[in-house]
Amino acid sequence: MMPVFRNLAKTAKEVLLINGCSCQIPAMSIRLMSWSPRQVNADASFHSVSFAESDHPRVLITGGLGQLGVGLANLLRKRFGKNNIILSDIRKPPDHVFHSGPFIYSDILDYKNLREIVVNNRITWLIHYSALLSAVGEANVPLARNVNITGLHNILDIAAEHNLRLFVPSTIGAFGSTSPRNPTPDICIQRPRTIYGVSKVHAELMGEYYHHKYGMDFRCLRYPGIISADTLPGGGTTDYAVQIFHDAVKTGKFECNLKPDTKLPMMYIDDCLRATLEILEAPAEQLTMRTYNISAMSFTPEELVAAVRKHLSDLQITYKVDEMRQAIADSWPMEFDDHNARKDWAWKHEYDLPELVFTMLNFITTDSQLMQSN
Ligand SMILES: NC(=O)c1ccc[n+]([C@@H]2O[C@H](COP(=O)([O-])OP(=O)(O)OC[C@H]3O[C@@H](n4cnc5c(N)ncnc54)[C@H](O)[C@@H]3O)[C@@H](O)[C@H]2O)c1
Ligand SMILES: C[C@@H](O)[C@H](N)C(=O)O
Repeated sequence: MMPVFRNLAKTAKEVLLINGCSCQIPAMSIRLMSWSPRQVNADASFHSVSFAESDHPRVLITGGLGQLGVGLANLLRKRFGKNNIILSDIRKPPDHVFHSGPFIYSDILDYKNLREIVVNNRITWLIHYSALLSAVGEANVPLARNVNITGLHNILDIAAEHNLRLFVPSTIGAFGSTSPRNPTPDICIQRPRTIYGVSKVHAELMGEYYHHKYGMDFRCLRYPGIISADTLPGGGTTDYAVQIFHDAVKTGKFECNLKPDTKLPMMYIDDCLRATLEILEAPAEQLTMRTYNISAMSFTPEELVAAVRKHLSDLQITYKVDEMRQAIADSWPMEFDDHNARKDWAWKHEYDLPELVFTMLNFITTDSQLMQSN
């Protein structure tokens, strides 16, 4: 019998005994009980990894058409097989994504739809990428609250109900101006003033709560600003550090929306996705925490410009500060302390600033040359 139901059976039996009834609880009646984690019993205990050790996980990625999801699906498909990784979103996938492996419509605000997907596809791991990022979140707080908080509740309930291993990314944006910023440790005061940050602190705490109370296998990494060449960011404060490469190659000019000395933690996408796979595969006994900072580099716009100019010396920069993004950036970590990730599960970044700049320019230049020759 599954652990949840075993506990419910135990509790039901205890209730009946308290009421003076010593009759046996038939297993069938318990299995048929309509159970929802929304009414979870305090004794309930969840255990992850319902697949045999030799089997591959069956993975659902929500919000998979954003900056990070397609790359993660590609990485996981190489590791676990194409058909074991299902990408989902509420948007229409481009042809190359649709033809690269399973894709399904999934709105995280629709609990029944989520449950149907998890059941029909025998999902064992859930990677929850759907979110509104920091800048778009501030522009539409009700939607951000709905997607980032109500949506997360659906995800937690689905993961609990079906014993899933659950990965939810957090962010440097989960800290605020009262957090230590240089460096920011894993455990410190977290009082963000964006709906994005508030929803991510909520996700960290709810996931950890479900882990400690029910044994849910919740895993979480706080990502820095992620930089990728083939996918565009979805409306965050760190977006400038992606856009600069495209503009530098295509026009030789870039208008930056943050002040030249705004220092933020950043990471190349390959490191971010590898870290995600590594934490997902880490043996549970190695994890002394359930939410880890991960770090690779920190830089300011002027430092990034200097690194790009080593390859494109004519790059012209102007600054037109976006007050909202600047205020957010000024409250975020400058350096991220990730020593716990390095100690517990041997996290190690591969890309520093020169390597990042070389890789991004190489990718975008080759890409635009290919486009021109076609
Ligand atoms: N990209 C970064 O720099 C960064 C940094 C830190 C953390 N993260 C986190 O990583 C995750 C993925 O980030 P990303 O950059 O790919 O985000 P993104 O904004 O590019 O993509 C988010 C996706 O969520 C989808 N979505 C929105 N509402 C939905 C709904 N109701 N149901 C299902 N899907 C919905 C969108 O269609 C979009 O494709 C997010 O949780 C984000 O907070 C990203
Ligand atoms: C940092 C991260 O969470 C995202 N790129 C943002 O700026 O909102």
